[in-house]
Amino acid sequence: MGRSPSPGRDRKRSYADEDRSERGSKRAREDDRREDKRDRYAEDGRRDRERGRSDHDSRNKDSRDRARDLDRGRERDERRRERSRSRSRDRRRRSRSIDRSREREPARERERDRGLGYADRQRDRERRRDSSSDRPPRASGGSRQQQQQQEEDEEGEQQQRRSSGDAGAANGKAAKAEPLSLEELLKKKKEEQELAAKPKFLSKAERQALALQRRQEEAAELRTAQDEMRRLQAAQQQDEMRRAEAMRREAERNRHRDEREKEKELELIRKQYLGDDKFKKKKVVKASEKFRFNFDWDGKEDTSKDLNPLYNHLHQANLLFGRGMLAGIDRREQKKVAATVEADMLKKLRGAAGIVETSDMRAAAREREARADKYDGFDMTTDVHWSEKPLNKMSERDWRIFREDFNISYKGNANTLPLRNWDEAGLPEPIRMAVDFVQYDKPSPIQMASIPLGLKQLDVIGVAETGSGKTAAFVIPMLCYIMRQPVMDESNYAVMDESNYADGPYAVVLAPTRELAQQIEEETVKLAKYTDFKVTSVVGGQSIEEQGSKLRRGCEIVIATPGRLLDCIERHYCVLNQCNYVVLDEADRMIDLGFEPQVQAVLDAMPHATLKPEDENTELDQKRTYRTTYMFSATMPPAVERLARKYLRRPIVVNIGRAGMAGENVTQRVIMIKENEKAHRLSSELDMIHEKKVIVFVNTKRQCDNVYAHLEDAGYHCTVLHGGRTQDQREISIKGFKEDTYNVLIATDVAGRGIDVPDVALVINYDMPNNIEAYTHRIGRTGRAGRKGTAITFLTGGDSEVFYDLKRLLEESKAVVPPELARSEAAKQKPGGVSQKRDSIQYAKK
Ligand SMILES: Nc1ncnc2c1ncn2[C@@H]1O[C@H](COP(=O)(O)OP(=O)(O)OP(=O)(O)O)[C@@H](O)[C@H]1O
Repeated sequence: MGRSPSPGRDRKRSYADEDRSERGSKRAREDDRREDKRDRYAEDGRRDRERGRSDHDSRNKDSRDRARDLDRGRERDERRRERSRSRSRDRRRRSRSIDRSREREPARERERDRGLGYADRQRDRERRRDSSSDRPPRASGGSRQQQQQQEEDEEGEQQQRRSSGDAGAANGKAAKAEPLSLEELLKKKKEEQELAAKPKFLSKAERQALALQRRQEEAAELRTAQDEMRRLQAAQQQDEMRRAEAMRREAERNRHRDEREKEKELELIRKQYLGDDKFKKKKVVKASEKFRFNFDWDGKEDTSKDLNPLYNHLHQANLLFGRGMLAGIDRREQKKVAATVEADMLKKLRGAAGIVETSDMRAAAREREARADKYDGFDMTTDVHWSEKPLNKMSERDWRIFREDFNISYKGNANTLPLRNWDEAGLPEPIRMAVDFVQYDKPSPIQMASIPLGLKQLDVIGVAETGSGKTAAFVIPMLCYIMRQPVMDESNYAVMDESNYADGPYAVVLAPTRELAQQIEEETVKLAKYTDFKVTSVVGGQSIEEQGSKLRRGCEIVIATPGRLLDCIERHYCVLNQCNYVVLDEADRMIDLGFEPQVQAVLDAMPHATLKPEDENTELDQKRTYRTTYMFSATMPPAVERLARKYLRRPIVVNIGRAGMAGENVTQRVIMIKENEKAHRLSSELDMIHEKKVIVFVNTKRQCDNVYAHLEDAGYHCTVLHGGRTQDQREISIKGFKEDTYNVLIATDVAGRGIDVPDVALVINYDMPNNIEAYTHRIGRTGRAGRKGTAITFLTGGDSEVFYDLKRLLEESKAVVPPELARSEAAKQKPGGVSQKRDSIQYAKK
């Protein structure tokens, strides 16, 4: 089907001409050329189609459609580019007109900045034109715009027709769509590439955006490069460290290998010269060596000259040999032989001469022999026993033997020698006289050990068995200390007026019970017999006002129970401003009874300036007065000892024998019994002892009264002592017992400690106390001051908590352990021991 130039195209041409004339630019020509080209293509396509390529068309219908779409897109792009090129040309042209450009340039710049350039506006215009082509033409014509609109409409109709023709061909009814040949496609592609290669115009904002984007990309690249660099450096560093570590390990291994090789080499040399010790017997440590007893003194202590001259000059030639005799000659043997020979000879001569041996002659011969013995023995006995040596000849070894003889041991820095006898004690005359008066011929071991320490103002913890004279051990140095103080009169003691209190006593003794305090008072009074010291006891159960007035009248020594003394201090009956000597008798009991706060308060009331320096190495100035604290007991559990150290400065612990041991003079008997058999057994034991003094200990006040009632009924002379009785009743009881008004004292532990009644023959523990310390103290009421005594204990199955300790104590004292006790499980394991704890473990149910 032929196709003539359409009126639309003519109209278009005229529009292009008008446009050209209107703009006066090349753009119009370019547009025309482009239009012509497009028309030519369309014309060619139509001709080809007319040449009957219908088969091929139907086959390539899809590709043609796509190619057409591509064409249209490309045409649109080309048109856009052309428009932008013409716009730039226009701008250049406009720039030549200065006036116009001056007026328009800022606005245009603004538009360009907003991204609304001419091209955009043109694009908008075209869009509007496209949309208006759908609308019907306006009725009123004549204007150029209307004409242009009409032309466009016609062109649109033509195109519509073309496309409907294509669609008809597809349906096999209308003309077929014209496809693009391969050459055309290639040509178009080439044109596109050329177009793309041409430089593009960019607005300022776009350039800025691009520059910004490029800058950001560069910065990101730089960062990535830096990160990469850092990562590489770190990896490199790690590599280097690993390499260094490997080298170090290698060097170490080499060194070890060298050492091992050297060692092996040495070993080989050793074996070569000394033989192989591969089969050397392993040294077996004998049990006796393993558990060897360690003496608590050091071998270096023995600095004495050895008695045996053999060991005095080890490096010199020694002529002693053959039974240790000088040059091997036994003088005694020689003398014996010589004496026998001489006696035989004399006998023969006398017999021959007819002389009869008289008694004088026999006595003279014996004396001669003794003298000879002494002379001969002199060589062998180069030393004498310490007891025969004067003090200045005592060697360290003698002192050691002396300490061993009396079972004295010290803990702490005790560079003080013990006391051998009263004469060497250097006691002031009045006290020495008092010691003679009380007939203490020799000091007891605890006195030997602790009196010299007290005289040197050292703090002492003294532990010695019951009845061993501990009271005198602290009273004697106390009296010596007071003798060094100024004489006490109103100026330094008594109250001058209500507001002026003097400085109080020089020494204070604290005891746990009233009876004990009073007993210490008695002992002190005896030993202070030849001094004018005043002794006051301050105990509960008596009028505090009376005691207060006694205190105000003045006394050098106060013996008190802690609670009552604290009361007196708080009521200002007493001050302790010059008290520098303090004794805590039965210290463990006081702590047990909970008197610790009171004891602490009393100590706090004493001057602190006189406390010894804590540093052990600081020498004490013997001219100064220091506070001396003594603590005494027969038992000192470790916990109490630790606590006791709080009150004492640099104390020296003196132990006589083993702490907590029963007195050696007490025979212990333990009887396993049932509760209901006790009363009967008590009567029979008392019957056997006749009228001798007996103390029966029970655990409770009620039991005390029960036993008392039972014995009273049975006709015994008995009395009671327990905390439930008044002070007067207690004093009457103890006095009556001491003075033989009663021979049986039934008591609780109030009388368990310290009470000294010299001739108690028997102690009966009607109830076993619930701790072993109380047992030791109770049985210590007999067998005192060197006398013998017996302690009988009624033991029941209910006392199992002390079975273990009791069994051990009986074994250590070499007393008989009843078979029931020995066999008992409770006696094999200390309460709270490992196996018992294991039994008490509670296992979870699941
Ligand atoms: N050196 C001595 N020579 C002889 N008898 C002494 C000597 N020292 C003390 N005594 C006497 O020994 C008895 C017991 O003394 P003391 O009461 O001081 O003993 P204790 O060790 O304090 O006993 P406890 O531990 O029971 O309190 C007293 O009658 C006392 O007079």
